[in-house]
Amino acid sequence: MTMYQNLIAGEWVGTEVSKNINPSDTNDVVGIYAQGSAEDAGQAIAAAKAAFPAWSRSGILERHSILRKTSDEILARKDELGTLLAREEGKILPEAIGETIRAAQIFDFFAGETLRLAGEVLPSVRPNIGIEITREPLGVIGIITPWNFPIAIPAWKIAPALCYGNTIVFKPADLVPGCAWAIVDILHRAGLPKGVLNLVMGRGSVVGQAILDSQDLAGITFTGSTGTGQRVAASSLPFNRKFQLEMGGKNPFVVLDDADLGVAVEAAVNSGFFSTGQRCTASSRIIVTQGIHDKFVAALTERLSKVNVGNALHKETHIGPVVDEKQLKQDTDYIEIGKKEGAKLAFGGEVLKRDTPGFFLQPALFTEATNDMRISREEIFGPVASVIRVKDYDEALAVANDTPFGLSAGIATTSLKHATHFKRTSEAGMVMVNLPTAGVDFHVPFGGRKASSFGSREQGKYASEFFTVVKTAYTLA
Ligand SMILES: NC(=O)C1=CN([C@@H]2O[C@H](COP(=O)(O)OP(=O)(O)OC[C@H]3O[C@@H](n4cnc5c(N)ncnc54)[C@H](OP(=O)(O)O)[C@@H]3O)[C@@H](O)[C@H]2O)C=CC1
Ligand SMILES: O=C(O)CCC(=O)C(=O)O
Repeated sequence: MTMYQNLIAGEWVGTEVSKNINPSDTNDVVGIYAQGSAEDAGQAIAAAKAAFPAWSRSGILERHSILRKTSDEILARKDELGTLLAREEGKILPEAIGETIRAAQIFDFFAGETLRLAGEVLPSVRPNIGIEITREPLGVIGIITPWNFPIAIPAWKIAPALCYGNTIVFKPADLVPGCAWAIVDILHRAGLPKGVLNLVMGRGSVVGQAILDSQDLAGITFTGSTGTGQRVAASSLPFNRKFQLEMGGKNPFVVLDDADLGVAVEAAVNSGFFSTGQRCTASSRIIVTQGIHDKFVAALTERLSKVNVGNALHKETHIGPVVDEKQLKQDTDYIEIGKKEGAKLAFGGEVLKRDTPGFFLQPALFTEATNDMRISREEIFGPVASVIRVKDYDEALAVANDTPFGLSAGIATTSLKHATHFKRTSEAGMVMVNLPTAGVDFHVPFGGRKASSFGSREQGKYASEFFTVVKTAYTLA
């Protein structure tokens, strides 16, 4: 079997390896990937530092061409890369191909942004002085990504970092090195100079920690758990290092009495259970007003009974496996916690057997949940959601906002008044009306409030906030 190595200073290196296992079929080895060490991370950082002066001054056409070529190749290989993604992460094939297309679109967007770099020229308040405001690249960026979006999240961090002239040390999640390796290989062949993008696959406690401990990074952009995010923050402060964190969610989806039932049920199923609930934008708190509550629960349960859980590559599958055994245990532990807390398990929650050995879990729906239960306050990150019954819109809004997190929030309603009020008063970074809480566009800002996010927004032109630093220059005429 081919061994996929790390890319350090333009060379493929590495001898320590680990197996990438398919969660739909644990007999299927997706590939053999290098396991980097702390020394590898150090060499990668040194290579990125050495490459920074030239890359930060590189021409915008060179950057544009590399990002465009990368987008074109990802798009041309969308079925192959989507299949790799589905095999290593367990997302069903249409979702995996969709995520691959999204990665291509992100590279295309930032290829365009290279040609739109601009500054400002302002008069001074003093006579005969001109002022120029420009954005400069930050330096070496550490990119640490999670397993749940193995191609889109690396794309939305790598593409802007390169677009704005930074160099990179990239550590993908250990569970999903395949897509990470593939996009680094594409970028390398597209013509990136040596050392501009370095890939160090390996464990978070080893490679990730070495990145956190380095004084040579100008910034770290991270997506993953709250605990690791806090380590990124704590490690950055002593070095005065910029950091950007995208962490958990406990996103509310409100269903009002006047909602279109079909729209509400489809959005709730998508938000709570598609992608196996493994999205930080997933909704695991479905807050339903009393007039529609029973009808909604009956329709949602009926809809869930038609959902097929199985191998991510099979055509008839709607929901693939949980990513690994550890995450499956976390999900089933929370199902037990929910039962003990007094919520009613209205549907599912069984670990399922399929014709291949994998981590299959039937979607679990709790009813009679309250917002103070642990299943309503802590991120589960699996196909587990709870219905919380409320009196009216005002109570729904209060419950929706009563959470330590603030990533996304949704509402199903036909009332313009309530939709408008919810958009204005929701304490979330992204608000959806009659749409699932998950599934976002690639060209607009992504991020949340409270414990969900820290720092400036990712994606779209807002990404320049993190990946650049502003300079104000005064010239005597
Ligand atoms: N908001 C989101 O998008 C995500 C949230 N989560 C939440 O986090 C929980 C745990 O998932 P998990 O994958 O373990 O999340 P982590 O936060 O542990 O992993 C995210 C990334 O950080 C790396 N990492 C881990 N430890 C360190 C460290 N000490 N220093 C630097 N980097 C480190 C990981 O490496 P490695 O993979 O090698 O451990 C991975 O690349 C999930 O159950 C879910 O609740 C998880 C993924 C995404
Ligand atoms: O909802 C989406 O499409 C993006 C979700 C995401 O980025 C995440 O779960 O990390």
